[in-house]
Amino acid sequence: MPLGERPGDKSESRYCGVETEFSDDMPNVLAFNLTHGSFDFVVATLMDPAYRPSLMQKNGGSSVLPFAGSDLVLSPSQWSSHVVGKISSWIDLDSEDEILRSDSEITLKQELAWASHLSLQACLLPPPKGKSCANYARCVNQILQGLQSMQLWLRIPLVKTDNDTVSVNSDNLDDSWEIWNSFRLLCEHHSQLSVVLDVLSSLPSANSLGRWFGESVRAAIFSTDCFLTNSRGYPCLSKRHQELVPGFFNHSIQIVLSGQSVHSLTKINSDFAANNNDNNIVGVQKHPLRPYLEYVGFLYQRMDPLPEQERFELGYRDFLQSPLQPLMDNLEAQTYETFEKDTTKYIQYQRAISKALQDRVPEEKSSAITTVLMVVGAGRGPLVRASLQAAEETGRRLKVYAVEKNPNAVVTLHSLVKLEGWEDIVSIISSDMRHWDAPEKADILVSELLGSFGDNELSPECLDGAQKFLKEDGISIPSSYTSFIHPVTASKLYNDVKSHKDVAHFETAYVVKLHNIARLAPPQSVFTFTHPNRSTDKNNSRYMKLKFEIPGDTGSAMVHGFAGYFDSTLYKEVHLGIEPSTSTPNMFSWFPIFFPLRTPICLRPGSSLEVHFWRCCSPTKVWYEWGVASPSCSPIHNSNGRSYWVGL
Ligand SMILES: C[S@@+](CC[C@H](N)C(=O)[O-])C[C@H]1O[C@@H](n2cnc3c(N)ncnc32)[C@H](O)[C@@H]1O
Repeated sequence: MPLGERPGDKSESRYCGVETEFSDDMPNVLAFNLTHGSFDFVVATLMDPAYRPSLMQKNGGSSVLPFAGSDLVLSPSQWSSHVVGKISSWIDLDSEDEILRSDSEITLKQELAWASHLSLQACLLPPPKGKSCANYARCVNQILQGLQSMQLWLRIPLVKTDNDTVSVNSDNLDDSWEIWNSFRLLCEHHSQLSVVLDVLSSLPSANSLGRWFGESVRAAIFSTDCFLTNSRGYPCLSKRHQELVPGFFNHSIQIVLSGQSVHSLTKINSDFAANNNDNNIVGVQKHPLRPYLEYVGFLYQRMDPLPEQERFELGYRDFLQSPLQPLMDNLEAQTYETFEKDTTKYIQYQRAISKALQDRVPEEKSSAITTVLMVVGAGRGPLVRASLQAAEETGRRLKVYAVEKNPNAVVTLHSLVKLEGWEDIVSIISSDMRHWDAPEKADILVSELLGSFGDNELSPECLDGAQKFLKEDGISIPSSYTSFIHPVTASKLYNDVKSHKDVAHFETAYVVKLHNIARLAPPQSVFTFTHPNRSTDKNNSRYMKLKFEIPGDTGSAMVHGFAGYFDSTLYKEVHLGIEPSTSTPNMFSWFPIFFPLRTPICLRPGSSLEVHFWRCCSPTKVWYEWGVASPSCSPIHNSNGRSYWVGL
C-alpha cells in the first residue's frame, strides 16, 4: 500500500520500504513487513552473512550458495515488485587483505547474478569502506556492462562536516559526496548506477544537501536513531529532518526505514489495541517500525497538493525536447492551442498595450486619433484579441494589421475576424514580416517571438526586418529581452543526452521542465536585445564571458550543463519571463533551456567557474557556441553551428 494519494495528487504515489535482517523465510519476511507492517517493499539481505567463499573452499562445503531461500518461495512479481536486494555489507573490495578482497569480489558477483535471476528491480550496494574505492568501482562497472535492466543503488552516508578553512583544490575528505563522485566517475556516469543516502541524526548544511537533488538519488534510508520522541512518546523528526522528507518526496526519492525500534512499544501497543475495538486484534502487536512509518505517512499527507498546472506538467519533468523553430517551420494547431491557454501571458501583453496606448494618445484626443498597431507573428490571433481588449479598456481607437507567415494560421485568422466581426478594424497580411511592404507605418509593433532563451527563436532578426514599418517614435512591445544562465547539476539530463552516443546531442540546446537539478549559483544575464534597434550596426552576434562563484559551504559539485531562462520588458514596468527570481507567476508557455557539457566539470567549494557564450550569425542561420575555461577547459561546443542551429 503506498503512503497514500494526497487529495489532488492522484498521479504521484510515494512508497516506503523497510530494511530487514537476513532470513531464509522470505514469505514470512514479506507477510510480516508488507501485510502486517504496511510497508511497500523490503530491502532484504540476499545471502547468509556468515558466508565467505574462501571458507567454503577450505571446508570443502556444499556448492549450494546460502541464499535467502530459492527463487520459488516467492512469485516472480513478488520478487520484482516487493524486494530490493541488499548486498552483503561485509564486502570490502579495496581491502589490503587479499583474501577478503577476493571473497568480496566473488560474493558481489554471485549475489548480483542471483538478483538478476530473480528479476529484482534494484540492489543496494554497501558503502565503500574507505576513501579509495577503485577496485570496488571496477568490479561494479564490469557488472554494469552486462546488466539487463536492474539498477544498482550505492549506499552513501549523508555526511559533510562543515569546514570553513577548506581551500580551493584541497581534498575535502569529510564530504561523502566525494566518494559518490569518485565511484560514478570511475563507472563513467553509468545510468544504472544511482545513490541511496543514509540519513544520519545530524544533517549537513542546506546548500550542501541541495547538491544531491541534481544527482540520481533513488532512496533515503532513515535509521530509527534519527528519530526523536514527541510529548506522547511517539517517534518524530527534528525540524530539519522534517523539511528534508518532503524534499525527497518531491524528487521521487523513496524512503526506507531501518534499525530497531528505539521507542517504547508498550504504550503504543496499548493505544493501538484501544483504538482497534476488535476482538481479533487482542494479542496482535504492531510491527515495531509501524509508528515510524505512520509518522512518515503523516509528513507526506501534510504536504501541499501540487497546483493543477504542475500536475499537468509532471510528465514533462526532466524530459528533453528540441526547441521550436517557428521561423523555419510552421507551428501546428496543437502548439498554438497550448500557447493560447496561457492567459497570464496575454494579460501581461494587454497591460503593456494599454499603457502604450495611453502614452501614445492623451485622453482628450482619444476619439480623434486612431493608433495603428501591427501584430507581427499573429499566429491564430490571441495578441490581436489582447490589443482590441486594451483599446476597449482604455477607450482608444485602433487599426490593426495582423501579419503572419504561416499560411495555416492565416486561415484561422480569417475565420476569427469574420466570427468576431472585426472586419473593419483588422487587416490580415499573409507574409513574412521581414519582406512585407507595408501600406503605412505603425505606432505600435506587438510581437511574441520569444524562446526559452529569449532571442533563440530569432526575434531580433525578425523585428529588425519589421521595424522599417514602425514610425520613428513608434513603440515595440516587447521593448527588450535578456537571456540568463547558471550552472546546474543535472545527472538525469546528462545521461539522457549521453544515451544518444554522439557529440551532436551534447552540442544541442534542449527545452526542458527542470526538476531533478541542483542550481549551483544564481543566474547571470547573457545577451540583451532592445527594440526598435536604431543603431546603424544591426549585428546580432554577441559574446559574453561569465564568472560564477561557488559558495564555500556547499562542498564540491558537478556541473552537467547550464540552465537558461529569459526575461522580457514588454513596456515600461510590465515584464514577462521565466528567470527564477523574477519569473511571472502562473505562466506556463516556456520551460527553461538546457545547454549540456560533453564532459561534466567538478567544482570545488569557493572556486569560480568561467564560461563563455557566443551568439553567431550567418546569412542562413543563427547558433550558439559555448565552452568552459575555468576551473578546467571544455571543448568549445557547437563550433560553426555544426550540431544545432536555428534557420533564418
Ligand atoms: C510564438 S508564436 C506566437 C503566436 C501568437 N502571437 C500567440 O501568442 O499565440 C510566433 C508566431 O510568429 C510567426 N512568425 C515567426 N516569424 C515570423 C516572420 N518572420 N514573419 C511572420 N510571422 C512570423 C510564427 O509563424 C508564429 O505563428
